[in-house]
Amino acid sequence: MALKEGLRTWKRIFWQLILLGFGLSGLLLYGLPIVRARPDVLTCTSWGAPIIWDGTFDPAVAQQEALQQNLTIGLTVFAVGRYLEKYLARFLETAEQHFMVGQRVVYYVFTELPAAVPRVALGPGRGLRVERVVRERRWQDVSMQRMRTLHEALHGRLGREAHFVFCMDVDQHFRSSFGPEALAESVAQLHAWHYHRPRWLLPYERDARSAAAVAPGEGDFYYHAAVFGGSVAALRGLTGHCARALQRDRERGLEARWHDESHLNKFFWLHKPAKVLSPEFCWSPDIGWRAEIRRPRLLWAPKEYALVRD
Ligand SMILES: CC(=O)N[C@H]1[C@@H](OP(=O)(O)OP(=O)(O)OC[C@H]2O[C@@H](n3ccc(=O)[nH]c3=O)[C@H](O)[C@@H]2O)O[C@H](CO)[C@H](O)[C@@H]1O
Ligand SMILES: [Mn+2]
Repeated sequence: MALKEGLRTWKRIFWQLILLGFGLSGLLLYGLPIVRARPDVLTCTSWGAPIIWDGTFDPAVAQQEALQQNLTIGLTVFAVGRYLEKYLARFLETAEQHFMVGQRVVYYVFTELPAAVPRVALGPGRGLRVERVVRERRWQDVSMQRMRTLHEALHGRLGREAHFVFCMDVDQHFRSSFGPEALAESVAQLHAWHYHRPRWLLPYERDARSAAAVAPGEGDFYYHAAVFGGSVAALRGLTGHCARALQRDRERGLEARWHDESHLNKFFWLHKPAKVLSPEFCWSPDIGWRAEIRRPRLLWAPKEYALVRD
């Protein structure tokens, strides 16, 4: 009899513990603010800027926050020469699916052939403007000239109609959501091939004569010029700095190792970005699988230089 009684008590305690376990985990999941963290990666720079990884933000909160500010977000892209037919349609089509969905967006396409810009069906609140540029002879000059052209555009219509702007390469496409979590006063993109390398191995311009020179022991990260962004005011500063530095080098017969990207890296060393995007935001599939890359947002196109570069 006593044995039966004891067994029943134990059974009751057992079920109470199970219920308590469920209750506590329910409370943790729903009752308390969800703590999202990525203990596997660096999520903050030494100057206190967030490094945005999947799982460190709530997309719905970022979306709400941006909607309240009634923003217009610019996205600039250059498609000069064969880069237009090869990449532009996919870049724009996938941007329609993934870039700042739900926000007001204005694309700025810079090309020497406005008539060849593909007609992409745009969602509500999204517009596209085409700006004519002259075609530079060398691909390096096309790439570098972007800084001067962007600087002028930011002092023109683009600067008047947008609050924040992202400037991107065209040889990539969106794979998943690239939303307002990426917005900040100035935004830099960690380079997918270099984010885990020690500082002395980063491919900064080392020639001290160049305006892009980064001395040994200097530099925070190596940033990718395929994605950068920020407020109109901050980007006026960035593009103006880089355009002047590129001009200074040209006058001295110098060309930095990675062209405009070298100057961008020098700029971000001198003026720290307010937000840094993890390599998930602009990933190269050639690198292969990495545990910390959960959800790539932009994917590099395979490099087909022989096809697109003269
Ligand atoms: C891994 C790698 O190699 N990275 C470098 C390489 O990037 P990329 O190989 O990604 O450069 P890229 O060929 O994509 O050129 C940059 C961008 O300029 C535009 N564009 C360029 C040339 C052209 O004829 N037409 C045109 O529209 C286009 O938007 C393109 O995406 O070169 C860049 C420009 O120097 C940077 O230095 C990068 O660090
Ligand atoms: Mn590129």
